[in-house]
Amino acid sequence: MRTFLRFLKPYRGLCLLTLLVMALDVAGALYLPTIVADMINIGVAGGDLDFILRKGGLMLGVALVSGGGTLMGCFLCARLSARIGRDMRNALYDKSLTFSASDFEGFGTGSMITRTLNDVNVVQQAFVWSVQMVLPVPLMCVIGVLMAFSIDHVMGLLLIGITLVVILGAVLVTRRASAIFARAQRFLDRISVVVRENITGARVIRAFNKATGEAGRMRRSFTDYAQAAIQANTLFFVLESLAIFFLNLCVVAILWLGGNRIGGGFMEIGDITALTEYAVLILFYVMMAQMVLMLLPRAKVCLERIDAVLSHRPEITDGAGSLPQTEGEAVCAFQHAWFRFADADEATLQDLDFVLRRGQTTAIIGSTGSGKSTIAKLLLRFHDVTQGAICFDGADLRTLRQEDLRQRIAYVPQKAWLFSGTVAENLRHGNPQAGEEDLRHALAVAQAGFVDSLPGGLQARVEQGGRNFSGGQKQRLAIARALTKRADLYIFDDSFSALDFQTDAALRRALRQEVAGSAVLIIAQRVSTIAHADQIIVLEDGRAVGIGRHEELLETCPVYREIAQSQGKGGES
Ligand SMILES: Nc1ncnc2c1ncn2[C@@H]1O[C@H](COP(=O)(O)OP(=O)(O)OP(=O)(O)O)[C@@H](O)[C@H]1O
Repeated sequence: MRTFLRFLKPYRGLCLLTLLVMALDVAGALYLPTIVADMINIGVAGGDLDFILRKGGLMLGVALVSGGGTLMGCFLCARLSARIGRDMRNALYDKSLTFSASDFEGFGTGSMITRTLNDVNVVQQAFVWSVQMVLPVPLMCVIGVLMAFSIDHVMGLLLIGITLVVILGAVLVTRRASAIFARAQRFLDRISVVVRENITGARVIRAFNKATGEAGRMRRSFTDYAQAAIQANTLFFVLESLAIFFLNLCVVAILWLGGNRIGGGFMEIGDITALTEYAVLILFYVMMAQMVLMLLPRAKVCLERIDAVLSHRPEITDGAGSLPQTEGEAVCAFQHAWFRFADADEATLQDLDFVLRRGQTTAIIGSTGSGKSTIAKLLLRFHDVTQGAICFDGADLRTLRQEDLRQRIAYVPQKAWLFSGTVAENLRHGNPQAGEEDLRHALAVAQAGFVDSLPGGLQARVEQGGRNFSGGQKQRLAIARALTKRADLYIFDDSFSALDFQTDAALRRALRQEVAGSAVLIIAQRVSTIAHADQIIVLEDGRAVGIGRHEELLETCPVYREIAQSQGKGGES
């Protein structure tokens, strides 16, 4: 609840106005039966047409004010809820930007999407309904019962009895509903994961003839959710029938007891109309509130899930240190760095100790799963080392602001990811200030001349994820994007793998001049890509089993020799 109040706080004024307008609505609804009672008791009984017309005019006025209150209340409430929803989504998104990869894994990407879209929606809906249907209930009950007492104390007691029974029923049903909705929410999360997996991996599923098995898995998760939804709807249906039955029972009780009280001379005939109206109004509001209260546990679960994200302490937190620009030779240094994933038993990287120097190219080679990409992630501070340190310009990464650090690094990820938009927009992710000439230059260095032949050139459309480009084209665009940025360290994580040998060689030649004043880290699988590097680090099971130049390593490092030989480089393959 504290989370919700935090989002409500900026709109205190709007909240107050909404409550006042809602109170107007309730007051009008309760005043109308009193006017009707007067019309019957005085106007009809005394044959006073003038009185009836005057009261009729008053009724019209009250109905208009009350109706206006209802309309205004709905409008203000919708406005308030839309703003709160927007703020919550922004907060969730901002928070997600501070998450490391393992923070994300902790929540799950599917669940993060459900939390940002569906959960916020549920909270918004619950808020609107609560303000419109739950908040007026205490006012309606108290004023309604007081009005009934002012007519006749026995009828007042009857109304109290009815109200208490209905409230008790509401509490019991809400408890039961809470468990069902919590379960439904878990199933919805599961659906989101399964659907996501199946849609993104549709081609793989078909290629492996797994469609039937996957369809079964999808069907099971849909069925689980449907069953929980049916259970919840059954509860609604039973409750609604019982509510209407009980409402009619109450009207009968009022007419029967009211008839006796009129017979006894304690009340007048018009009063029974007012009492019936009070009872119907109270019951209607309590029952509507009950329906809403049944949805509240679901909203509570959603709010807790939103809160879990917002209050999650990211694995990586900003240090306070600034990162002044130096032209020192050692851009980055691994100092006996170790790293273990939170859910792994063994360290993925062990005792790495090397320096990335300005003007030099360092390459990392090793078998798949040896920890190459993890090194890049540590440099970008997507994770923190578990032992030892990594320094940038002499400062421990953990003492720096992440934004400052990443400002100084240009990174080409292993999986070239492009955003929907134009080619130019994608390239400017590297440097928003880059002019058209800069972009063309970056494309030329990245050997991405194909952009010129695209319709629109730099303004050519890029679909989500860059799906309208081939793997090699995406890689070249991702490289060009990194090159639009002036950085002290360029990281290419397996970025040349989808390029043919000729393009690979041409790109490396062009790159050498382009990034001459920076440190370059190339992660690669092909020896030909890295053979000319100033320093090659051979990685095996997270350990550096060899550091040196190509020729040295061929002599001294059996693992490197084996890799080279298997690729037909530097030995008899
Ligand atoms: N989020 C994670 N949680 C636990 N273990 C992980 C995680 N990410 C990677 N690993 C493990 O860490 C090891 C190193 O992974 P990494 O991606 O760095 O390897 P790599 O050498 O880049 O492989 P490739 O050449 O196939 O890209 C692997 O054994 C992998 O299973």
